[in-house]
Amino acid sequence: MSSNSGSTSNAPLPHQNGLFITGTDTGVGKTIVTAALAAVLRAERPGLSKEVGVWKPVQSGERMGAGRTDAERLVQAAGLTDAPEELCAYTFEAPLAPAVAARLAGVRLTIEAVIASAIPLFQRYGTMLVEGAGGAAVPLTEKELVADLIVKLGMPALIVARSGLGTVNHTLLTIDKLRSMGVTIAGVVLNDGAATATSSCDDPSVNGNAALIEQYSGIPVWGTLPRGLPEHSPAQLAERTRKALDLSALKAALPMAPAAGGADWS
Ligand SMILES: Nc1ncnc2c1ncn2[C@@H]1O[C@H](COP(=O)(O)OP(=O)(O)OP(=O)(O)O)[C@@H](O)[C@H]1O
Ligand SMILES: C[C@H](N)[C@@H](CCCCCC(=O)O)NC(=O)O
Ligand SMILES: [Mg+2]
Repeated sequence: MSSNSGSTSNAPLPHQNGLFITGTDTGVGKTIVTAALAAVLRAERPGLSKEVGVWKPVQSGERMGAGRTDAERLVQAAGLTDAPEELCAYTFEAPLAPAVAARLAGVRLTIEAVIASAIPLFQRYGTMLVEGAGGAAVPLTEKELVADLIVKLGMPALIVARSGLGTVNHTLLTIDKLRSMGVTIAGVVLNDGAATATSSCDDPSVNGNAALIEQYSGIPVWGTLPRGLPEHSPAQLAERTRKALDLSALKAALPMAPAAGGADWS
């Protein structure tokens, strides 16, 4: 899919740029990071706001309609015009791994069907940001993990991780798992606002975790997102993300085609 990954895609999707946002765990902030990156990319190219799309292959834990599913949050926080059902064709209410939530709902998920559900989105957009469910080794179907979907899509991965104590181990293990499967890793984003984050005032590790992850993995840490990010304003979310993260690696991972006026990344 992406020319930036070493993997060979065998997915029946149009060839294009893409980034798969995975994490060290559920609740680490993948949705807010995915929305934030989409908001940044779309703000950089306002004339081509349709160029960057978002896909959540399978979501679990909420019912569509009350604004709490990831697809609904992504639409609002990134300022998308798609219907949430277009962003995610598979929604299961049980707060469980997708494979288990689907089984409970009597649905037999296959990775081929999941990928096929994204064909309209991939035809509509030139660049896709894809948010996984939970961490990379979460069961997606009866046979495959989320990491198998990343491999099939052939996209580079971004790892979202907590900023506090414990994140070095979780992040290095996630990097090892993805590398062992041949996935190219574009970077790591640390998040100080993750649901189970410790207070950064009481946690001296937050000052050194990014450097440790870079030292032991060689993967760039783009920065640390602060807590309190807004999910209701794509413009504010984009501005605060630009201030917090070094987005040069994002731009390298997702080279944008020049706009009609000749403008490329600013
Ligand atoms: N930096 C932040 N600022 C404000 N709220 C945040 C931030 N990071 C995470 N949150 C909140 O923490 C909760 C968990 O984050 P989020 O839903 O993005 O995690 P996730 O990794 O996407 O989880 P899942 O595996 O369910 O997809 C959400 O309520 C989210 O709004
Ligand atoms: C229910 C959660 N919110 C999430 C699935 C997390 C599964 C975690 C399984 C595990 O690691 O043990 N669903 C989702 O991202 O749509
Ligand atoms: Mg999420």
